[in-house]
Amino acid sequence: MPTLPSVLAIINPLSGTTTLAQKMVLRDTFLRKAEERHFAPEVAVTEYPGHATELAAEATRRGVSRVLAIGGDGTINETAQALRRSATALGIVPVGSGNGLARHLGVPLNPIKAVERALNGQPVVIDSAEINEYPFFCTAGLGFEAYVAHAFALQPVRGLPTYVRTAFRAFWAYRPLQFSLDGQEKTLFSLTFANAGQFGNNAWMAPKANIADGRLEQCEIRPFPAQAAGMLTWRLFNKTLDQSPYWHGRSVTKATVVADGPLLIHADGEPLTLPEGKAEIRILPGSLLVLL
Ligand SMILES: Nc1ncnc2c1ncn2[C@@H]1O[C@H](COP(=O)(O)OP(=O)(O)OP(=O)(O)O)[C@@H](O)[C@H]1O
Repeated sequence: MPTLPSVLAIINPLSGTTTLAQKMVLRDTFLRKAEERHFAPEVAVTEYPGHATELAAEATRRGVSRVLAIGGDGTINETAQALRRSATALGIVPVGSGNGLARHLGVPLNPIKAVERALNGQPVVIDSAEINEYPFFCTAGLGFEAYVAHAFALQPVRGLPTYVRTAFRAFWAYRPLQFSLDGQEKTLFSLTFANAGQFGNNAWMAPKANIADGRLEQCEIRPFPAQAAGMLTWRLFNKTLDQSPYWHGRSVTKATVVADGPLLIHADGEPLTLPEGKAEIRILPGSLLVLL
C-alpha cells in the first residue's frame, strides 16, 4: 500500500488574541480534514521562540510535503525560513494580530477556511528576502515602524487596539532617523523594504508590491508636518500611500543602510537591533512554495 503524504501543523499557543482552547479546536479540525483528504497529519505546538524553525527544518529533512503555520506573522516567518529552497510548501493559517502575508496573498482570514486552503491548495512560488541574517517574507524596515515594533514588543497585551495605542504614543516621541542609503545621506521618517505590500491589518506601505517579481519595493516616508499625519494614515489604509508627496518608492534587488550607531529594525514585525549600525537587504527570488 502506498504511504500517505504527510502534513505537519505547527501551532504557536501564544499568537494573536485567540485562546489556547480555540487553537485546540482548530487542531482537531485540521486533523479531521487532513485525514478526510488522505494525508497523514501531525501536530506540533511551539514551546519557545525559534521552535517553529526547528520543527519545520526537521519536517523538510523527513520529506513532509506540506507544513502549516498556525500563528501570526512571527510564527509564519519562523516556519517559512526553514522551508526556503525546499520542496516542502507552506500553508498559512493566520491567527495573529496583523496577518500581513495572509492578507497580501488572499489567504482566508477565517482559520478553518485557511486550513482547507492549505490542504487543498496548490504550491505557488514566491520571493523571500533577508535583512542581514534575518529572513523576511512580508516587510522589513527601519525608522518609525521599527520604533513602534520595539515599543509594541514591550506591551503586556497584543492585538490591534494595543498596536494603535502604541503607534499613536510613539508618533509624538519619535524623531526622523539619519543614515546613509546606498551611499546617499538621508533623513527619513521611515524606510521599508516590502516583499508583500502591507505590514498587516491592511496597512499598505507598498500598494503595488508584487511578491513574485524578484524585487523589493524600497519605500521612503520623508519627514512631514504633524498635520499631514491623518492624511498619511488614511492613505496607508486606503491603499493610496504611493500618491502622497511624502512617499517615494522604487524597486530594488538589494540595498545597504549605514547609521552612526546601533540600528533598530524589524523583520516581519519582530523587533531587532543591529549593533554595528549596518543593514544589508537582499531579495531571494522564487525561494518559497506557498499553498494557495
Ligand atoms: N511557546 C512559546 N513561548 C513563547 N514565545 C513563543 C512560543 N512559541 C512561539 N513564540 C514566539 O511568539 C512570537 C509571536 O508570535 P506571532 O507573531 O505568531 O504572534 P503575534 O505577534 O500575536 O502575531 P502578529 O505577528 O500577527 O502580530 C514569535 O516571535 C515566536 O518566536
